[in-house]
Amino acid sequence: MVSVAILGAAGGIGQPLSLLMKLNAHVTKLNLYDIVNVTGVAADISHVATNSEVKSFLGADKLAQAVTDVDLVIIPAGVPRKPGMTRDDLFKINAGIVKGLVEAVADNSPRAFICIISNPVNSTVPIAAEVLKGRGIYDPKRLFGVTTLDVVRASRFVRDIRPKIDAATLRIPVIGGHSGNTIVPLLSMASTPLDLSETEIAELTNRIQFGGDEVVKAKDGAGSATLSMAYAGARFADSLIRAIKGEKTVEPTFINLAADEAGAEAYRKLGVGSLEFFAVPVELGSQGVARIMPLNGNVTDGEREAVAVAVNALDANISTGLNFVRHSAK
Ligand SMILES: NC(=O)c1ccc[n+]([C@@H]2O[C@H](COP(=O)([O-])OP(=O)(O)OC[C@H]3O[C@@H](n4cnc5c(N)ncnc54)[C@H](O)[C@@H]3O)[C@@H](O)[C@H]2O)c1
Ligand SMILES: O=C(O)C[C@H](O)C(=O)O
Repeated sequence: MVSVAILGAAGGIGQPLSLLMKLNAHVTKLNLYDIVNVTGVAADISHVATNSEVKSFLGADKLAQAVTDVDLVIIPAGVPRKPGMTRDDLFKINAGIVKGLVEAVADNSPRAFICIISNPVNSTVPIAAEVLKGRGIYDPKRLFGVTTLDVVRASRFVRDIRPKIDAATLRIPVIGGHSGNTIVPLLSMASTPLDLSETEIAELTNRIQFGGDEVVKAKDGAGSATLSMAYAGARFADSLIRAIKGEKTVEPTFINLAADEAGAEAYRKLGVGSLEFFAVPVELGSQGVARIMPLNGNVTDGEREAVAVAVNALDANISTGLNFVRHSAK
């Protein structure tokens, strides 16, 4: 029995993500919330022949109900990029949206696991943390920035140059954050040794870091990744749900490293230093973060340099998020 709320369910990500969560056999209740169009989306999805109950919640006055008695909240609400924009350009609008939604979750389902998709993830996750801290209910083990799309892209892009690789099972840890050079794929630690040349590593790393731009450019003003993101979001949610149910699953995700300081140590030594939030491979368990997975081997000099670049940018992104809540609280 797992109750899930999706906030922003009528959007480009929200609709296919809602459908995929309707197909998840562990989900018993699916609350779909948006400020527009969600009534039709929920009616449509509710006809899919699985056992979960779908309910729609339209408009701000239904938000509290939508997030009452839920185990897991997934947040893809907010504006997407257009060509020429960075994810940080979305902060102005999405920061307030995420803050308001997490406040409602905190007040109505304080123990819910929260998965943030809304960009810029590097700042919206710190916003969520600060809101939860303000309510005195922050548990770093239960808040996740969804960076699974970077992991999905890494596997798929490797297959583009190594056609014998199975993209569905190849796992490449992607650490850091979720924008440009804060995304650090550890190609040297792929689940299958890849034997890549220096040029291939440089090209793949760049493609994984800027994969989002490929979609923004191709959509030409109509938004950013939605379908691959729904797939990635559903994959992360499924891993978390299976973990809640007692299985051990592993996913890289952007978390507060305080969730497992002992496990974070290896990453701190790698150059992450005292940074509060960072994407790391996490073993998920019934209480959320069970442990941060160790580095599986020695990182290369190039990967270490990429971490240093990511840490600088992340430091600023994290402060922007934390300060947004601290200043708006005054
Ligand atoms: N984490 C990732 O890897 C990743 C990947 C792709 C997109 N994104 C981000 O996800 C977000 C959504 O993208 P999209 O393509 O689905 O956008 P979209 O515009 O298609 O959908 C967003 C939805 O959010 C809703 N919304 C806006 N304000 C709301 C509020 N206060 N409460 C509830 N719902 C609200 C809108 O009505 C809309 O239905 C963007 O910020 C985008 O950058 C993140
Ligand atoms: O690129 C974007 O703005 C959306 C998302 O973060 C992505 O990586 O596709």
